[in-house]
Amino acid sequence: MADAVTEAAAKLQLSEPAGENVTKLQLDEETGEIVSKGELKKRLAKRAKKAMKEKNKDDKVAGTPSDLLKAQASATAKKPKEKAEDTPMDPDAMFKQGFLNDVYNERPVNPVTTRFPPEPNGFLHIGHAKAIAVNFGFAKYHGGNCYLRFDDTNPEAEEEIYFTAIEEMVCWLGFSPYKITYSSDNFQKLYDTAEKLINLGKAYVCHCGDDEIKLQRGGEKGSQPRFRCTHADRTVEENLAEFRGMRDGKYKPREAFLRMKQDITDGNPQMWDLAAYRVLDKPHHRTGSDWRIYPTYDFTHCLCDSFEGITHSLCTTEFFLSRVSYEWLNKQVVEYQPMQREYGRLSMTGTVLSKRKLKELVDKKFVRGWDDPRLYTLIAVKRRGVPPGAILEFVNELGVTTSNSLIQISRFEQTIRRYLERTVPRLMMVLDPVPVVIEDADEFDGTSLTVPFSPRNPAMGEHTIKFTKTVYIDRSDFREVDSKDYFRLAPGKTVGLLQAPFPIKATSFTTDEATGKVTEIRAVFDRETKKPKTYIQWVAAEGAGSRKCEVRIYNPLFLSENPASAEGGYLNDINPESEIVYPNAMIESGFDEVKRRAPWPEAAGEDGLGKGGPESVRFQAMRVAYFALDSDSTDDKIILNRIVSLKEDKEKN
Ligand SMILES: Nc1ncnc2c1ncn2[C@@H]1O[C@H](COP(=O)(O)OP(=O)(O)OP(=O)(O)O)[C@@H](O)[C@H]1O
Ligand SMILES: NC(=O)CC[C@H](N)C(=O)O
Repeated sequence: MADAVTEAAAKLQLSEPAGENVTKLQLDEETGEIVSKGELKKRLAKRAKKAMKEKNKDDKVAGTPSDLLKAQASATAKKPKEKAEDTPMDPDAMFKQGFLNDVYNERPVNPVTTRFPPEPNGFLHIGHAKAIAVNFGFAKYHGGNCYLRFDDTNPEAEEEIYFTAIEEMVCWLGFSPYKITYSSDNFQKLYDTAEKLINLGKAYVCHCGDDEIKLQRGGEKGSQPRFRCTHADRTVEENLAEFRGMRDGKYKPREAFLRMKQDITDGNPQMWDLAAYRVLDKPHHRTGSDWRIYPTYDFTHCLCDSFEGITHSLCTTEFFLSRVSYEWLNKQVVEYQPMQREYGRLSMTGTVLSKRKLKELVDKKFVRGWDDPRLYTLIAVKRRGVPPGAILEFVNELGVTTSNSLIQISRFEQTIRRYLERTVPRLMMVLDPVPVVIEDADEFDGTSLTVPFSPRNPAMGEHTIKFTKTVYIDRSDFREVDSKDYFRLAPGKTVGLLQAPFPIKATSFTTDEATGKVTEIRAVFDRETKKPKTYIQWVAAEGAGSRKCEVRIYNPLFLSENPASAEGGYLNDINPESEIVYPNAMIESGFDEVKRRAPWPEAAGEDGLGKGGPESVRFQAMRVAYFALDSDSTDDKIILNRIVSLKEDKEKN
């Protein structure tokens, strides 16, 4: 954990303490420690037997509190370093080239009108973020509009709570629906269109059961010749009467359904006289018991696309074969012809996204709820603190093609990490605090230190923290017995405290008799050592504005990359360390300002000061990880979620 030192923390010179020597902190990639440049140089030289070229800066250690402040100021004023990853990729890249550009060029109309058509039968997941980015983004890029259309034609599966949750996620990702519509708004129009299809001799009421239909479609493995049932021979009048009978309650579910008369001999199963309407004995959440019959997806979607003037109907590749029936039906009954094109789905390995599995995890209390930060529903990803902009960047980076993307969680986290590195402030926090009494620090007790929120981005501003004679460091940064290869605090050993006037040297420590754990460390300033090998973070005493907090460290929920096929099933694959709670962590006083100034960063879906939820209070805890405030927090209790570690999965102890 404490060794979860990151590239980020090292690159960022917020870690620069007042003195000159500490302006040269670097990440030792091999050990994960933040060490001085000199130390790193030595280590690299030793390891690689090569001298490293490094520029030596020779600042002086500030001796008094006021020198300290000056040194802080000059450190803040330093020119920020340019790094390749500072530059985000063009957010419109996915529309400018490749598949989506080709789709536009097939129909280069103005205005572009798209739709995002979720069925309100569950919470959206990370895959849907791609669908949102594609549909809303495509319209936005071309100066057009995107509908949020609830595809609510199956009252058996749909529930009210999902409508609000879905709309919230679209807005959180920074998009504004042109209009919010419901397929059910068109129930009458769809019904009339079905009668029109019957009148054209292109639909018939059928009473066959599943087995009969299977036989008609070629039987097992399609080995038999395909054929139509006798119901297909009904006259238009008969069909109209039967269809109205279906509508008026003559039939129970499964006793009759309206089939489109397509081409049973076609090679495409989507043309084998698909169902258009079925009887369902369930009131609809919007139309109540007005209807006993409901249109199918195959009947509804293409027609609603036409009614809404959709120019590009973008959906995932499993609908590729449906394109034929989509075009067939529209051609029979409507004037305006929308165009369907299909892109690859986005899926994640190492997790489960199916509603049934997620429900089981929630019901059996393996997780805190549908928004548990270990899940990949969008409400969960949001609660964890992942910024909406990072999700869009992720989709954009992957690009859009006709291939499905199966992505590892670590790849997603890499994008989040890069995004956070350039957009959130830095603070000091310790997960498992141990007090260090610096015996000769009286003159500095209560001194204010001005610290930049980001050494690379002065626009983030700065804040003030207090230095106190007793500071808290992380338990893992102290060893009772020193060793040569250990570079943090130990009896007789010196370590740098980020931002502090001098390094400290441990002189003694006490332990708890019952547990054997260290209860207090005593130390003195080491005014001689100008260049300590390593710097660690610390937090001032509570009276100086530091706060206690609960920290929840999240690791993957599953042990394997493919939990669904794990031995004994996915519930058997749960990682016992997927959530580690530190109940007594401490955070520096700068947290209050970070909270007040949230959202970090300001983004379309969280625009305006204070408009984001608790999860928009994001920061990097130096040498620890990136964190966000959890929705369980109260005014009195700070609860923080780890969004991502500072480095990819290389935490060491
Ligand atoms: N994994 C995914 N990647 C990209 N787009 C997706 C993904 N899952 C669904 N979509 C798209 O999102 C839109 C709304 O999806 P809807 O909720 O109806 O989908 P679904 O396929 O039922 O999702 P689920 O994965 O929950 O079963 C559709 O256009 C669908 O193609
Ligand atoms: N054409 C589409 O995008 C499909 C949307 C539809 N709600 C579904 O079942 O996934």
